[in-house]
Amino acid sequence: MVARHEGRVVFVRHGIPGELVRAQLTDAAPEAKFWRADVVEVIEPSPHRREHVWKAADSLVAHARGGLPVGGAEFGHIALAEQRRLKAEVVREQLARLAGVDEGPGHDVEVEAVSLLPGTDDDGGGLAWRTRCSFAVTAGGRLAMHAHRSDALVAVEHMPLAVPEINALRLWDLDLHGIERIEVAAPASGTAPLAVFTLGEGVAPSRLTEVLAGLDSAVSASAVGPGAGRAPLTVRGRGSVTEHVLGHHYTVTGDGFWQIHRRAPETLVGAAMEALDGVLSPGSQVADLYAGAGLFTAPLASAVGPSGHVLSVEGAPGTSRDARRTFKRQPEVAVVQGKVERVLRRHGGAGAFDAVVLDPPRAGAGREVVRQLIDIAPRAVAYVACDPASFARDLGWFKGAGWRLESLRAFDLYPMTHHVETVALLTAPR
Ligand SMILES: C[S@@+](CC[C@H](N)C(=O)[O-])C[C@H]1O[C@@H](n2cnc3c(N)ncnc32)[C@H](O)[C@@H]1O
Repeated sequence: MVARHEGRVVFVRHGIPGELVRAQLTDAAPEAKFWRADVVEVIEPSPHRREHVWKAADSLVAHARGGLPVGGAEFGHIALAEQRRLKAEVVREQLARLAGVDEGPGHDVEVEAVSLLPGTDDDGGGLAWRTRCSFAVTAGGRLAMHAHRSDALVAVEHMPLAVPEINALRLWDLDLHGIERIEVAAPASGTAPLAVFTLGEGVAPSRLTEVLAGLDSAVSASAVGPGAGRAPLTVRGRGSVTEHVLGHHYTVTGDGFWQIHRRAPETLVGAAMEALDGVLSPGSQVADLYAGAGLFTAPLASAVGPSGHVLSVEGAPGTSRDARRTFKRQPEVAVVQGKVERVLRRHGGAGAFDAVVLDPPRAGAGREVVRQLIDIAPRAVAYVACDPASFARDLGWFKGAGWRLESLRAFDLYPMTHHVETVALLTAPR
């Protein structure tokens, strides 16, 4: 939320537009262009205010106790329908301001709820959707998470945004001395999770054996860190999980990228493939840029068939290795590890692709990649974005070169947070 104080913009977390609140500055360097603050008291509440879904993330409770709320659920005090309305407003505003979209697709966007199970409309009230969680450990060896933009650690127990399989591990019951971080991946299929433990400086991998004694034996475990090497070392069970999406199977190692919401993979694949329907056909040449473990690569390969070709480009070596494993028996797929902008210089001459799936991180694709795609001139780009501002900026550049925004959908794949995911179809000028 945005407030102004003596002409300076103050970004205020844990408020709701229209409320009168008392806020405490959390980031307020005298010369800074803007400050940050947390709501610590609500004087005139919004009708959309509700009891926070997670006490550890409740700013009012945390500040009353002299502490900070954990990050990751900064919309947990807002009724779910209002969260979605606010996110739609943000998407519309960014598109208007940064891409000049003031009618048609994007302008009339609604943020769609995503159910927890296919074929139902039960969205779990915005809870129980995270299949990936990242935890820290307090100096006292307890499970913790970070406060927003802070080194401060807050001990946590039950994490209501996580799928039940993660909470069932009861990591908060473990003595975690010697461990620095834990990344947990719980496959959406409900099969046993994988936990990756980062060991502290000078801690022997044998310390993990003691920790694992308190963890369900079905759970796989890997170790990283000074005592265990940089690539995860499998200590128990498997070093990867298998994800199933619309008939495709993917291998994902514990530290590899995978979409977080349990139904994000099929939701995004469904929307991107629907957008590209009519553009893809057997024999098409396509690119999956910022491909991760190949979520979109697999359905693209099915659509273009053995006579077509999919270039799947991912920067992170471990995640790209996951993709290479998944597609090793598909000659129509080329998995290339490297920065998109560099790979396109080698593989992306004019007309190189009929269609592209573009799914960059929050910073967006950026000017260089957009310029390269404008030169390559595929018929269509399905742009999957997790940040409406960087997407709108990139869209502005495409539009400046005569491209059109044909469709845009937005999905609530991060309930209880301000994040929103969009899938847009852009087409090149003819
Ligand atoms: C939003 S994720 C999407 C991954 C995948 N499409 C999926 O949905 O599972 C963005 C991915 O881009 C990768 N990445 C970030 N910057 C990159 C760059 N400059 N070149 C190539 N990959 C990059 C990240 O490692 C990450 O896997």
